[in-house]
Amino acid sequence: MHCKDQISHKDYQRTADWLLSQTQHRPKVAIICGSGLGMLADTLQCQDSFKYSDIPGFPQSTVQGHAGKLVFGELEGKICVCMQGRFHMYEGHSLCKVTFPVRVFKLLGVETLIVTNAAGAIAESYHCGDVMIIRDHINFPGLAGLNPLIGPNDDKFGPRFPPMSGVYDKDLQKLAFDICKSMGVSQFVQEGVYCMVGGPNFESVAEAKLLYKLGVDAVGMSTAPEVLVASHCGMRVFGLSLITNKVVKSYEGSEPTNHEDVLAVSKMRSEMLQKLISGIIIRMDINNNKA
Ligand SMILES: O=P(O)(O)O[C@H]1O[C@H](CO)[C@@H](O)[C@H]1O
Ligand code: HPA
Repeated sequence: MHCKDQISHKDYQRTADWLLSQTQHRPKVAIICGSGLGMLADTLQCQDSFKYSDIPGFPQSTVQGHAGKLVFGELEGKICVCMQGRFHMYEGHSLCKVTFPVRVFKLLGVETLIVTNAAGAIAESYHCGDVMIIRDHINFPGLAGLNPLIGPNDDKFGPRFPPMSGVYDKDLQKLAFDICKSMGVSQFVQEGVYCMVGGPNFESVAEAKLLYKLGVDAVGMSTAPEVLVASHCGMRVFGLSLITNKVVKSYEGSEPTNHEDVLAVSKMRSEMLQKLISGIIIRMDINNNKA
């Protein structure tokens, strides 16, 4: 299926030019914050912040826990831009709208994308409050033909047939592990496969059992489209899932999942995630990375 919103290179450029005219910051790193994780932006110094509703061409956030602000700022000399709130397919946005900011970031000069999300645990060994470093993903909507790259390819961004093996940067994964170790939080850290489903409903028991059999470790309703588009245009990608709930895999006696619990766990772990992500951004140079 072709993306229902036609977005041209000029549209992305127009938004990028507007932002460049409104802030002196020239970010190399972009962070997309998951449900309840928007406080990551608070770490940035010398902030310039814009409501999505004031940015030409930007979609609007409608989900509780997604503030709808784009924050530019500095972290020990590293210039960043942070999305406090992302866009989801289940809100009714087309996938090119969901991923619109990523291409705008590319035109701003961003080289590294960090994505965070709230996700449900499929893996038996995961607990609420664990942090999963994303090693790979399964893009369920993509496998069924819902993909932001469908339609005429814009060669200025990337190739028609982009590879998706090795999309999550290994050096940044290792750096994240090292930082967790030095923070003394290794016991909460997992590494695994994130699966995107369409939402907005949480999984049925049979769906949860299916995901388990497929080797999924954590499930959510976001992230894969942004990662696809970032990788297509040559960005380095790092992703973290905060495990906010155990997905119900049994018909006997489990509490159903709800968004309020998701937000409560996000709040509980927000400080740790803030420290981890700022540590990654600050130490990128030490590891001879690009940003
Ligand atoms: O993926 P993020 O935006 O973190 O949010 C997750 O939390 C919401 C469900 O509680 C869904 O939007 C799901 O995708
Ligand atoms: O259990 C879940 N399923 C899908 N998306 C989610 N986002 C947070 N938790 C979940």
